[in-house]
Amino acid sequence: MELQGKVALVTGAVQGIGKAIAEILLKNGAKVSLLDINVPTGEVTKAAFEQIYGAENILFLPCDVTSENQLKDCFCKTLEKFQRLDIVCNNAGISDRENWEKCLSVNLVSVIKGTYLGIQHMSKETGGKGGVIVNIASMAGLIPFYLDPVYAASKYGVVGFTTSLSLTCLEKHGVRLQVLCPGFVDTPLLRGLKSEKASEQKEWFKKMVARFGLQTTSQIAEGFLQLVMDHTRNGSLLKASETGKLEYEDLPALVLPENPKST
Ligand SMILES: NC(=O)C1=CN([C@@H]2O[C@H](COP(=O)(O)OP(=O)(O)OC[C@H]3O[C@@H](n4cnc5c(N)ncnc54)[C@H](O)[C@@H]3O)[C@@H](O)[C@H]2O)C=CC1
Ligand SMILES: CCCCC/C=C\C=C\C(=O)C/C=C\C/C=C\CCCC(=O)O
Repeated sequence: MELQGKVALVTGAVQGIGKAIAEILLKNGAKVSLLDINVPTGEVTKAAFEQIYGAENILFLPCDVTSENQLKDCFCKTLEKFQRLDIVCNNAGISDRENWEKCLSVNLVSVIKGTYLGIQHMSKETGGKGGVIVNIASMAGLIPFYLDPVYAASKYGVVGFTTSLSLTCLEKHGVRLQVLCPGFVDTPLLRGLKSEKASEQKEWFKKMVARFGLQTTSQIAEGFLQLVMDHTRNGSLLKASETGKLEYEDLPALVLPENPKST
């Protein structure tokens, strides 16, 4: 997929992994809608991006992805400003062990809603041009994660939802669905955890980081770009490997009914 002139919507886009993804899209000539609940940081990121990539290519939309109305409204505003939509990245995510339902709501329910909205607006069945959706999961969606079982459940959910829907979505809507599973990435999310935790957990983190490596946001953004650009791939899962690089996980080939009816 050539990115020049394409339009992308990224959630959780004003810091960390989402910001790096937004930036790699802008660098490659796309226009980007940045959705985020954090308005002060959003204003700073927006201003910085505008200086480099031009205000006409950027839209910052304050948005709590757990509000279906706000999320819907952001898709509409993106289409109003840029007149098209080609790429969606459902990236916003949190860890919140005190409020596990919020964790599921942000990390899984909103990703599902963002995926359906992306399909709705890009579907060839309803006059769209097709496109690609990349959902951000985690290695904690592939390997049991004792520190936060609900976080892991949300990420296993993102992997299961995205790969399952990808089996029918491309043929029906012309929309590819991909999933990216980073390991440990140096972002405010991880830095907060490392600084707060008791020494036993710090030790565990150290061991796990030694095993999975500490990735940079730019490495994750490169992986994201690969998933977007390679139009031969659909339903791919790109994950952190023990070499520190990203690698594709081959999922078992599944047999589909002849005329799959699900969306
Ligand atoms: N940092 C890491 O080690 C890893 C992170 N991930 C995943 O990558 C994604 C991004 O994480 P990071 O960049 O590390 O986190 P981060 O905390 O640095 O950035 C997350 C962004 O999402 C936004 N956000 C949070 N709740 C939101 C809501 N309700 N509505 C809209 N925006 C909201 C935040 O304001 C923030 O800008 C998450 O889904 C996370 O689970 C996956 C694997 C590893
Ligand atoms: C042994 C398996 C490790 C697999 C997971 C590898 C990396 C995953 C990183 C993330 O997704 C983000 C990192 C941490 C945030 C999630 C939860 C930690 C909660 C810790 C706590 O509150 O005590």
